[in-house]
Amino acid sequence: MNTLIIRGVRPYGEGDPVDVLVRDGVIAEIGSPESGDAEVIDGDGAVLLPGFVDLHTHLREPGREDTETIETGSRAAALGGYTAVFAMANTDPVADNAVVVEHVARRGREVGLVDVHPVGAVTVGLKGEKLAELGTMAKTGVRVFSDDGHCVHDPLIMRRALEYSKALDVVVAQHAEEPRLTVGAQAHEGEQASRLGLQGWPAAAEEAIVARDCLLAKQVDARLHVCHVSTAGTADVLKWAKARGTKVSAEVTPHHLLLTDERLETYDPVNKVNPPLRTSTDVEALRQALADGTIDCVATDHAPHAVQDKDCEWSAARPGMLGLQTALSIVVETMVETGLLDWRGVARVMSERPAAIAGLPDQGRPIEVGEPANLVLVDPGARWTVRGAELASIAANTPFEGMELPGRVVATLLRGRVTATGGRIPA
Ligand SMILES: NC(=O)N[C@@H](CC(=O)O)C(=O)O
Ligand SMILES: [Zn+2]
Ligand SMILES: [Zn+2]
Repeated sequence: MNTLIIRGVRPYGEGDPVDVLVRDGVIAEIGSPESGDAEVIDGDGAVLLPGFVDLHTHLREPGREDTETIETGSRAAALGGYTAVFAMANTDPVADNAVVVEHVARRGREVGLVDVHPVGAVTVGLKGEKLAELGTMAKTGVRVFSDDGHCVHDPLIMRRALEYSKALDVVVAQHAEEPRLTVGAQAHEGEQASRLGLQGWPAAAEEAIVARDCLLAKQVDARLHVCHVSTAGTADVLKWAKARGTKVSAEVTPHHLLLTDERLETYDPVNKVNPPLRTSTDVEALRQALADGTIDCVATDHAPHAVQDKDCEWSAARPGMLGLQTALSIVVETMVETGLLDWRGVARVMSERPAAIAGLPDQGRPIEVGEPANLVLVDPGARWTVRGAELASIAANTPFEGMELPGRVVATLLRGRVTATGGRIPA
């Protein structure tokens, strides 16, 4: 029998510190259990939360193992407090068939640091032309389908995908970007883009697709998930759609909760991302929408890129930024320290809601006796300085380089096994 005791932690940051006994991967006792010969983790008053679940991670394997592998991405995830991640399908080859998704799942299990759930592509080769074999992939256990990186822009194909997803009891996650409105787009369409001479990416290109997809999802009574919401207008559309009973959920990234297009001043492509960084009005609306549940959860859109794809002129650089190891701290900075969320709220947006959206039965569970010990310990008082080179990812493209951020992951447990502690992966 494998037992472990976490001493002096505060579940959801509430009440006096308690000890938590974990036996065989399950929470066995909460209070002041006998430790016996159990392995001890000193909680030191840390906040205890359910392990985080990321609905939107790019692990780059297969195809771009020079920037991230399932192993290095899993390490970053564990260090960031995650116990489950969804690996996006825009790999090379694309995860649009059972062979690729099964490879990703198997490799994730071999590494064993975080539950790696492959996302299946909606269309063959992410081309938006022909539906992929959703049923075959669903049979292997795929729960989420997405062409992320590309929008499923053809309304008929999107409608068919939603119909199939309903029959298969899976969810389609849409990268909402009307392609005709974003030809050559480089930055949020607005004053800053004009000043810098960058082609604009209008808010309406996102909002129009979200509105359309909400209408389609309502019509066919399917679930829809909206990736990386970036505008105040999208939050309005979601509020309207939810009020009329649409089964829609949505995520926001940490970077869209903190950064604005003012960062583009330097033309440093580390700030280039899709959808682009928007305005402070959008940032404020996204924070409010996350706090009031209009936006369900935080997802990282962790997007590693090689130096040569980032340290180049703006228009040639690839969009995307790292996120797994900084997500919690950005949420603490933007949502907890501003009083918009308490720790229960953090558990909701980083663990419970994403687990429910993806239909994971053993993640995002309450911290109670008999529940699986997928847990994260957070030191709310700690501050640390982000250094891309020190992150576990192979790539180092963090926009938070040099920033001092609040909140640190002290330890992560996956089914009672320590997958990260003190900023390290146990040997
Ligand atoms: N977010 C990004 O800017 N890039 C993502 C694709 C995506 O999420 O659309 C990537 O794969 O690099
Ligand atoms: Zn995307
Ligand atoms: Zn993405």
